[in-house]
Amino acid sequence: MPMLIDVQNLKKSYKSFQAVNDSNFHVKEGEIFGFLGPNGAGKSTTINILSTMLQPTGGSVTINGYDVVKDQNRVRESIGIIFQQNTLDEKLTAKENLKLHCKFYGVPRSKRKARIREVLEIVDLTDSLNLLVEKFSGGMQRRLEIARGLLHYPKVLFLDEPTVGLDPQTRAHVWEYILKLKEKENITMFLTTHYLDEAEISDRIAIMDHGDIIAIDTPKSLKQQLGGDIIEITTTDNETAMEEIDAAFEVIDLTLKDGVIHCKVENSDAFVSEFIKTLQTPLTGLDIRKPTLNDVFLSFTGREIRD
Ligand SMILES: Nc1ncnc2c1ncn2[C@@H]1O[C@H](COP(=O)(O)OP(=O)(O)OP(=O)(O)O)[C@@H](O)[C@H]1O
Repeated sequence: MPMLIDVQNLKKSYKSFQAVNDSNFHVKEGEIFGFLGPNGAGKSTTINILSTMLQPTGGSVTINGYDVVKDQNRVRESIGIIFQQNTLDEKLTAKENLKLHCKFYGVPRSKRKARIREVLEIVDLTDSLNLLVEKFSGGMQRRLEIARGLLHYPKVLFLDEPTVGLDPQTRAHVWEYILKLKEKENITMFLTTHYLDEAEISDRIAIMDHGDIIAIDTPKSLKQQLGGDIIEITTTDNETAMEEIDAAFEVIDLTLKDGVIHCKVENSDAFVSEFIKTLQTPLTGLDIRKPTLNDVFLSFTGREIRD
């Protein structure tokens, strides 16, 4: 499978501050690559370099085989970017917005009409061609942005928080279209999001912190690496219950958060049957779950993604 993004020993410093240390990763054709990290980790810096908006101070990056420093125009032709904030002109219709983008990207005049029809079909907005964007719902605007990002047939689509600010139903809808794109058009996607449930969609995830890539793998393997099961326990006296657990059981991790004891154990079946028999403090609730991406993120960075 060809490599669409190849990042080698990437470095970026702002004066004496090293924002990206020595990053290495690659993204294969057709992959959805999730790029996560706490605030200030160096994500925007990396994305800005990958999309030719910022010059690196060291290392090399190629997109679709083109160097982001030496071949900027070729790189720009190869990528589409869906920004967090709305960048559509609300006073124009969908068609006018798309036409403007065609001009901007040098889509030949003779091909514009067909391309516009094609991308609007992908995001189910064919009927809204002549509607003013200010009349669009939030979800429709996002979909139009995605359509616009596809007009010049990019090989890689950068999605920077594509569903931020949307209600859950609209978020789900936007994701349907993004997945459709992956299936039908085989577009490679580079995704940043603060919604870890959305990051699950990624084929692979990289976690960046303090300018370093600290983990990179499939969501499943990242969760498996954490190992164990998480038992969430509530009792009438959590402090005492924690002391009891600590004294009587081999646990991997034991924390109290928001009135719930989080107990990580190797094997929940063995633990729970023994735990229920042994605990003196009255139990009010017990829930067993597998590690989530939230747990992965917390374990690697020591922080919640929204801190
Ligand atoms: N132009 C700049 N000059 C100096 N420092 C900068 C500049 N841009 C970013 N930084 C610093 O580099 C580090 C990485 O910033 P960056 O914006 O890449 O992080 P991020 O992971 O995108 O964070 P967020 O999720 O908050 O957007 C931060 O400590 C930031 O303060």
